[in-house]
Amino acid sequence: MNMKEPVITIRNINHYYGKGALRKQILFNINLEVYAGEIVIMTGPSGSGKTTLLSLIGGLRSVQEGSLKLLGKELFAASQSKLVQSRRNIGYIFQAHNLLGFLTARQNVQMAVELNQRISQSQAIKKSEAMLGAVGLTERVNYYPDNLSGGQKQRIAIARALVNQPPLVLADEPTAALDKQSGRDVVEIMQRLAKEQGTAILLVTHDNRILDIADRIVEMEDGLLTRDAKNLPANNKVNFPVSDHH
Ligand SMILES: Nc1ncnc2c1ncn2[C@@H]1O[C@H](COP(=O)(O)OP(=O)(O)OP(=O)(O)O)[C@@H](O)[C@H]1O
Repeated sequence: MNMKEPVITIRNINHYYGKGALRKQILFNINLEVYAGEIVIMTGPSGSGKTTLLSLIGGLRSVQEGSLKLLGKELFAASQSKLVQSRRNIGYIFQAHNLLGFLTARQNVQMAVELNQRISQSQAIKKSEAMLGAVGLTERVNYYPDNLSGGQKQRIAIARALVNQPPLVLADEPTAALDKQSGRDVVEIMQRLAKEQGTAILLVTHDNRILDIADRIVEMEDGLLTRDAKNLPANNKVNFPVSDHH
């Protein structure tokens, strides 16, 4: 990949749900670029189309109109196997951590390593434990998710998403289920690891307490991207309007 080439390049994306008379346009002429190492936060009211856009970028849904390139590879009209391939470049973090309850913290992370890489089991274990260490869970590697707090579970999810050093992480409301302090810890860990690994992060959130970790903030409204702006440091920031209706 050309270093200057964005991780995500979106041109004139439209998207529709439903068929015939029920067909409804959800996304309107979306254009967006996200570069390596950049943290982009997407905000906007409920139903404005954020999750739909995230699922297109994640290769979880087919692109209907327009161009969407991930690492220079076109996803429009891509085959299912191309989409699956493309997903290997992405770490996913969801609102609910989606950990497997019958696996320990280490096994949850290890599974992601073994699905993605041909390495020996002992190396996979080492790698998983190192990653759990990086999110502050060295003492908890052998715990089951049920015995951990919400913030700790979300930190395992971060370790799992980042353990293969993907060029892109997609996060959908990662702090929604967390209290203020755990939410803060979780995004700061994401921010630190992203900067260390050069990972781009696209994070959808309603949580206006975490906006400051973004390099850029984009806003979605009624299926349109209505704002795409550099996030200024706190001391010369104009008040950014954030919808809190969810
Ligand atoms: N599978 C689907 N079939 C039909 N309509 C859908 C489908 N998924 C979402 N929609 C509709 O598309 C619109 C956009 O939904 P989307 O989930 O992308 O919004 P969102 O901004 O992520 O909302 P939220 O913040 O509540 O998660 C909504 O009006 C929703 O009802």
